[in-house]
Order: sequence, then structure tokens, then C-alpha cells
Amino acid sequence: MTESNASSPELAEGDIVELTVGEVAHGGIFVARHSSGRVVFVSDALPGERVRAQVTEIKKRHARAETLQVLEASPERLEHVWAEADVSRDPAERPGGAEFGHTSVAFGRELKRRVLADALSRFGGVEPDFEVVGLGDDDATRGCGWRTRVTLHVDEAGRVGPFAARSHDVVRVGSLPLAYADIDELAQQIIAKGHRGPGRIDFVAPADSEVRMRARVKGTSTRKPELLTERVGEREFTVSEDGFWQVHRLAAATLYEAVREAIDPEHFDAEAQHYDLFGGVGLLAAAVAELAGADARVESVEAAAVATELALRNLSEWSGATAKTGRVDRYLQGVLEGGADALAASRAGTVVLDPPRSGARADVIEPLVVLGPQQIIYVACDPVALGRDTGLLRERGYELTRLRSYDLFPNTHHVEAVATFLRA
Ligand SMILES: C[S@@+](CC[C@H](N)C(=O)[O-])C[C@H]1O[C@@H](n2cnc3c(N)ncnc32)[C@H](O)[C@@H]1O
Repeated sequence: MTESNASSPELAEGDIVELTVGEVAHGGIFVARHSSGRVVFVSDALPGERVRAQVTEIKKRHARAETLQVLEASPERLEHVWAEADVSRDPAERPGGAEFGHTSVAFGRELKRRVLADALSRFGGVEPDFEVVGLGDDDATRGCGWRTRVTLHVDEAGRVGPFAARSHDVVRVGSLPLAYADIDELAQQIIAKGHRGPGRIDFVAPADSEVRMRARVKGTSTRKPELLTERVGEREFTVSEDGFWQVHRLAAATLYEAVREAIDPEHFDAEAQHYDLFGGVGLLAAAVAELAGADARVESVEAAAVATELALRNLSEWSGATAKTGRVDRYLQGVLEGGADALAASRAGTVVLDPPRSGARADVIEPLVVLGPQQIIYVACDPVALGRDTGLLRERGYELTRLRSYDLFPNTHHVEAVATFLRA
């Protein structure tokens, strides 16, 4: 480890450098420029700070570094919400998953707003006015106690804990402040005892019952996943313990409402054929069906067969609601090969699109725009993927007319957006 000479033209891994920190970038990191001219992405910093940081990676065009010491702190800096993730700890021992825990939840939302706005402008060519809305009492709790799903890892030695940030090394922690309190309590008992490994332990706190814990050691699960009940208002959804469900205890209800509000009523034909693509267990299909009424025709499309079966069950009150297992891109190709009546019903419909982090991409956007629904409600968990897909949709005749954003993951860099696109 060497102190880098400020006038040195080159940086090397392990160098310790002083950096003035600039804007936030995607992924919970901040942009700095070293005196050599190289861009350095530094973690655990804030805009405007001066930090001492260690270079961890050198790439062709940039470097990565981790803050070791804050020399001049931002007025937005707070004591880290997770003691073990604080800059005072060795970076190799800091758990990942709370990249914005060293500022307030409100300033974390502002950082996320900047990242989303930049991605939409840069890749999508749009500059909508929006803020990132917080959930429930997250400001009052400093964004603690919201995670109803937590995964811990077990190493060869039987040590249990989260992975260190940007690594697959298990670190020991004395608390999981972002987790639901009951998960934290059970997890601490397991951390203290250790567990057979290597593997992972998944904790789930469903709406209606006690915390479940399920371990996978050397790739083999200790038991079958159970079916759980989750609630959104008065509505119940059956989900598999190991299947997708929103993590924040208020997220499913927030997105359910957000999708209903995002649907432009002037472009909503209740009798048309609607779709919930990447539908999971049918959460957002239910939101569309509730708007369309008792005779709603909505099809949920999802790659995981177990989730499709559960979607059928969760949507059973609407006789016109269906669920299909398949890859969305291939499914859309199939719809395009259907009869003229089916195509006309779909063209009059609304499509909800809720892809994983990688986004919908051209494979899905291309057949979707050929299908040409009246409106597309895009639920996005990755700002850059949304920016790119916005660019594709705009090139092919859709315009972004409304954008809302929600802080479903306080203290992390993740941000959710719900965008309405209308056929121009
Ligand atoms: C972000 S989740 C959304 C689930 C659901 N909309 C919800 O809010 O509960 C994305 C879902 O897409 C599914 N998925 C991922 N890739 C897929 C693909 N190529 N085709 C169909 N489903 C896919 C995943 O299994 C997951 O259930």
C-alpha cells in the first residue's frame, strides 16, 4: 500500500489517494477525478466531500476506490445507520446493502432522484419533473425495519452474515437494522450459533404469520418452500416463500396504487385485452383488473411456472383473467401471430411491464411496439435500464407522459419508477 504522489500520472491498485468528490453515479458510488486525470468511482462518500480513499480496481478508463477517512465532511453526512458499515471500519469488513446509510433517508432520495433524472436524460432524451417519494414512517425510523426478505450467507467455516460490499466474503454483524425486527432477532441467533455451510439462509416475514427461515447448504435446501399469504389492502396474494415478492413491507401496496394512478383513464378501454408482463404472482394484473371491472380481460405473463399457478389463484375473482408461463419476448411474438380480432383487442389495451433489473430491452420492446397497445405502464427498478428502454420506446412512437418514483429501498441506492407511455 503506497501513498500516491498527487503529481503521479498513473494510479495503481492499493494506492491511497486524496479525492474531492463530485456527483453521485448509478450503483451508489460517487464520481471523483484524480490529479492524473483518471475518473475514480468512490464509495461511502458524498458530493462535495474531501476523502482519503484506497484504490481497489483499475480499469481501462476509470478506477474504483473505497473511502478510508473523511477529511472534509458534507453537511448531509450522518453517523451510519448500520454501525458495521461505517467508514471507520476496514472496507473489507463493511457489509453491503446500505450504500446511502451515511446520510438521511431524505438526502438518499435526492441522490436517487439525480441518478434517475440523469439516466432518463442521457439515455431516454427526456427531462420529466419528479421527486422520489418516501414510504410510511421511513423518515422517522431513518429507513430501518422495512425489509421483509433478507438473505445471509454461510462460508466454509460456518460463519453466517451478509457479504461485504462488492465481495463474496461473509462478514459478522451485530445487527441488521434494515430488516424487519423479527427477522433481525432470529438472524442474530443464527449468526451467534453459526450454520453448516457453505450456502445461504433466506428469511421471510410474511404479512400474516411468523418469520420463516430456509437454508440452502451446498446447493440443497433443507425443506420445500412454503406458500405464504401477503396482503395489499383487503386483497390477499398467495406467494411462494422462495418466489418474487416486493421486499419493503409497504412496497406491494404502493406499487398497486401507483400502477392504478399511472393508467391514463382517457386511454383506458375497460373491455380491451390487457397484459401484465413479468407478472410474478399477479400483483399488478390485479391492479389493472380492479380498474377494468368484473369482466376484466388481463393476462399475466411470467417465466416461473410456480408463480403463474399462483397468479391464476390470485386472479380467480376475474373470469377473464389468465396467466401464462413463458419468456415475455417469445410470448409477444406468439401474440403477434394471433388472429386479427385478438390483435385489435390487444391494441386497445394497457400493458404493464415490470422487468427485472436488466430491463425489457429490444427483445421485448420491438414486438411490444408492433403490438401497439394504447398505453404502457413501465414499472422499473433500474434507472439506466428505464432510460435505455425509454429511448427505444420513443424511437418507436411512444411518448413518456407521466413519471413517479418511490423509495422502496431506503438506505440503499435502489430506486423504483412508474412511467406512463402513450402511443403517439
Ligand atoms: C420485478 S419482478 C415483478 C413481479 C411482479 N410484477 C410483482 O410486482 O410482484 C420480475 C418478474 O419477471 C420474471 N421474469 C424475469 N425474466 C423474465 C422473462 N424473460 N420472461 C418472463 N418473466 C421473467 C421474474 O421471475 C419475476 O417474477
